[in-house]
Amino acid sequence: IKSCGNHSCPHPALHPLWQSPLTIPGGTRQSPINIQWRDSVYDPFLKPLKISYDPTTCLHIWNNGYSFLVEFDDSTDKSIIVGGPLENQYRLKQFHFHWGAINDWGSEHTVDSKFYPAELHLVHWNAVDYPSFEDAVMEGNGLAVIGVFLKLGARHEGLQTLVDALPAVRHKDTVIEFDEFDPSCLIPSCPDYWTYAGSLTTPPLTESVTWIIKKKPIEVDEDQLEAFRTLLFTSDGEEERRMVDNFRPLQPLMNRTVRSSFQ
Ligand SMILES: N/C(=N\S(N)(=O)=O)N1CCCC1
Ligand SMILES: [Zn+2]
Repeated sequence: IKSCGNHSCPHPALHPLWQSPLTIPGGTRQSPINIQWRDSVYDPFLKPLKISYDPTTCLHIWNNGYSFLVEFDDSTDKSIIVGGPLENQYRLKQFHFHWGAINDWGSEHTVDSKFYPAELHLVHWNAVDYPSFEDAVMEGNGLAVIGVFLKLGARHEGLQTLVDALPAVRHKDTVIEFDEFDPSCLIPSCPDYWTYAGSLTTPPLTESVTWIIKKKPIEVDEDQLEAFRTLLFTSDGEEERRMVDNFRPLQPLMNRTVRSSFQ
């Protein structure tokens, strides 16, 4: 963790703005966590993750006051993931990001205590066992979230489509139609991932998530990260607060093992 070396600039983990409680009483599988590479255990029985998204299920992009998210029509099994650590298939519901005010931090998970400047979450739910997303959110095997780290590098053409739409959702509770987007363009082709049992990182913080964290980051450029930072936590007409550092502090690993799909 990089200290800013300047006490008047507290580390975002101490940032008063982060509304959700720092810890959940009685929580034993909270997220995010630090992934200590050498403590992760290779599991040869883990399958490759199969991702099949239908771009026509893409509905809209909106600013919910925590992040910006792209939501999908999850009334059919058109956009699903299967395999990996999962017992059955899970339907894509939405994806969103977490990022920092500066490139030194921003991701929710860390790898060997290293922060990335941002992290993508693709949220899926178990429509085989549960009738709705809201029900699945309350169940131990209800959700599966793919985490992808973003690192500073080359411009990402697929992400640019999203970035171009951000000015239209600058304020909280603004939404625009967004269609024909296939989010698999945001997922690295390298099949390697870590997986562990965790939780949502924003309210309701329920312990319902099978996390699948891709080992390889995607590259985005400075302008694209800066575009994220032009968004606002606040609604139109309110005093502007820039949407940055929207990540939850690291949570204790407790009695959990992180498995890897690779040696
Ligand atoms: N916290 C969440 N996702 S995350 N950050 O844990 O992936 N969500 C809250 C409700 C829907 C998804
Ligand atoms: Zn998230």
